[in-house]
Amino acid sequence: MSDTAKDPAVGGTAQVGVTGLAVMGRNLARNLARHGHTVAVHNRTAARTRALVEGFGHEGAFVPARTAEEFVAALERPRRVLVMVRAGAPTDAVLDGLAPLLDEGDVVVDGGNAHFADTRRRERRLRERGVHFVGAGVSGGEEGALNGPSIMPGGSPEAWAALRPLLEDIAAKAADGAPCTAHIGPDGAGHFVKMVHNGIEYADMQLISEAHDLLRHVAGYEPARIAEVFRTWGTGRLDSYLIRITAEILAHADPVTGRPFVDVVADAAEQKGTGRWTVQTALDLGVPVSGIAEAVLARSLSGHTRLREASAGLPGPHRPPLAEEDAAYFADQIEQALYASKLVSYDQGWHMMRAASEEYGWGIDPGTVAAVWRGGCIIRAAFLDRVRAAFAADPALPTLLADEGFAGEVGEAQPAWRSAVAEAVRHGVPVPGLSAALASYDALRAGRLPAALVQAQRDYFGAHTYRRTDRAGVYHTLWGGDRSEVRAGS
Ligand SMILES: NC(=O)C1=CN([C@@H]2O[C@H](COP(=O)(O)OP(=O)(O)OC[C@H]3O[C@@H](n4cnc5c(N)ncnc54)[C@H](OP(=O)(O)O)[C@@H]3O)[C@@H](O)[C@H]2O)C=CC1
Ligand SMILES: O=C(CO)[C@H](O)[C@H](O)COP(=O)(O)O
Repeated sequence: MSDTAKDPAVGGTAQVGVTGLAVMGRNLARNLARHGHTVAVHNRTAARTRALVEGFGHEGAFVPARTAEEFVAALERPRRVLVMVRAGAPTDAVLDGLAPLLDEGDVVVDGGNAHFADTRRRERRLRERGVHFVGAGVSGGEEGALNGPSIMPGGSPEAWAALRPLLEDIAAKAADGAPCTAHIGPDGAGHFVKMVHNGIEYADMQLISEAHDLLRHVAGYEPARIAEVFRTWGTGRLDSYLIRITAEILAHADPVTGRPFVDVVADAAEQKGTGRWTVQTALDLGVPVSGIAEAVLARSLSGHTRLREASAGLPGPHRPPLAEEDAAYFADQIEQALYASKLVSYDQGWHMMRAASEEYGWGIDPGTVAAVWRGGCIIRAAFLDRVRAAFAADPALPTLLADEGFAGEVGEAQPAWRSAVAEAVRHGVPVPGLSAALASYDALRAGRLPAALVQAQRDYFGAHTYRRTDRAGVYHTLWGGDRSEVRAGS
C-alpha cells in the first residue's frame, strides 16, 4: 500500500479520499477516478481496498491506504473526504477515527443514508474543530454511483464551494445537461431531502405494485402482458426509472421454474428504515404524508406472516376478471389513477420539505430539489422537469395541485381514478396507496371537513375548546351543564 512521503504542510497528492469501499463507496471512487481525480481509498477491512485497486486500478489514479492516518496523509489540503459506510454507529466510529487527524478547513462528507438529526449533531461537533461536515444524500444504487448518481449535499457554503467541482463531475446529468447535484441547504438539509426522496420511492413503488395487482387480478392480464402495458406507459407522462425496471422485472422468467419471476418472489417487502423515518418525521412536523405512510404500512403488513395466514380464509368477493374490451378500458383508468396518485404522493413529499425548511431555517428551494431528482436517483422521472418548472415559476406554490397544468391533468384523471379504486374495492384487491391519494385529493379540495365534528367531540369529553366559523375567539360548551357556550380565549 501507499508509502508516499508527505509534507505535513502541503499534504498528499490525492484530490479526494473515499473511506468505506462496499457497493457505493467503491463505485463512487471509480466514478471520481474516471473523471481524472486522484482518489485516496480506504476501508476498515483492507481486502476491499486491495480488490478495488487490483480490479479497477487501470481506470484512474488511486492511492490505497491501510490506516486512517495513511489515508488522511494521502490527501491534498484542505482535505476532502467522502465517508461511505453503514449509517448509524459505524458512521460515528469512522468520524471518531478521522476527527483527530483533520485540520481546520477540511471537508468531510457523509454520503450514507444518515438520519438528518444525526447529521445535525455531527455537523455541530465537527464545526467546533473548524471542520466542515456535509451530510450528502446519494441516490442511484450501484449503477448510479458508478455512472452518475443524484447527490443532495447539505452543509456550509464554503464546503459546497470546495466540493462542487467534484460533485458536478460525477453526478448524473439531466436531459438539459445540468448536473443532478446542488447545494440543498445547511447541516441536515441534504440528508433530510434524501430521506424524503426515499419516502417518495416507497410510495411510488407501492403505487406501481398496486397497479400491477389490478392489472393482474381485475383485468386478468399475465405478467408478460403487464410488462407491455408498463412499457407503453413508460413512453408517456409516467416515463420513469421505476416504471422501466418494473416492465423488465415483469417480463423476466425465473430460470429455475420458468414461471414469471414476480410469482416466485416471496411477498414480504423489507425495509431498511428511511421510509419509516420519513413518516415518523412527518408526524412530528404535522404533515400528512399518507401516500408514504400507506407504503410503509403495506410493507409492514406484508411481513406479518402469521397474521396473514390466520386471516387468509376470510370472506371476500369472488368476481371473474373483466372481459377483454373492459379490461383494456380499465387499464387506461389505472394509468390515470397511477399518474394522479403519484402526483399527490410526490406533492406530500414537497409539503414535508417546505415544513422542515421553515422549522430548521434551511431555505430549501423546491425547484432545485426537483432539478436534482431529474437524473441518477431511483425516483427519476420525466415529470420532475415539469415540477421544477412549476416551482421555478412560483417557489411559494403551496401544492403542485395549484399549478394550472397539474391541476388540469388531475382534474381530468379523477373520474377514472375513482372508477379504478371502486373497481378494486368491488374485486377485493387492496389499493391503500391509490385510495389514500384519492382521499387526500378529496380532502384538500373539500370546502368543509369532518374535522368540525372531531373538534366538537374533543370539546364534549375533554373541554378541549373549539373555534367558530362565524366569529373570532376560542369557545367551550358546558356539555355536562346547561349547554350554554362560554368564551375560553381569543
Ligand atoms: N446500497 C445502496 O444502493 C445505497 C446505499 N446507500 C448508503 O450508502 C452507505 C454505504 O452503503 P453500501 O455501499 O451499500 O455499504 P453498507 O451499508 O453495506 O456498509 C458497508 C461498509 O461499511 C463499513 N463499515 C461497517 N461498519 C463499520 C465500522 N464500524 N467501522 C468502519 N467501517 C464500517 C464496511 O466496512 P468493512 O468492509 O470493513 O465491513 C463497508 O465498507 C450506507 O449508509 C447506505 O445506507 C445510499 C444509497 C444507495
Ligand atoms: O437509498 C436508496 C436509494 O436511494 C436505497 O435503495 C434505499 O435505502 C432502499 O431502501 P429500503 O431497503 O428501505 O427499501
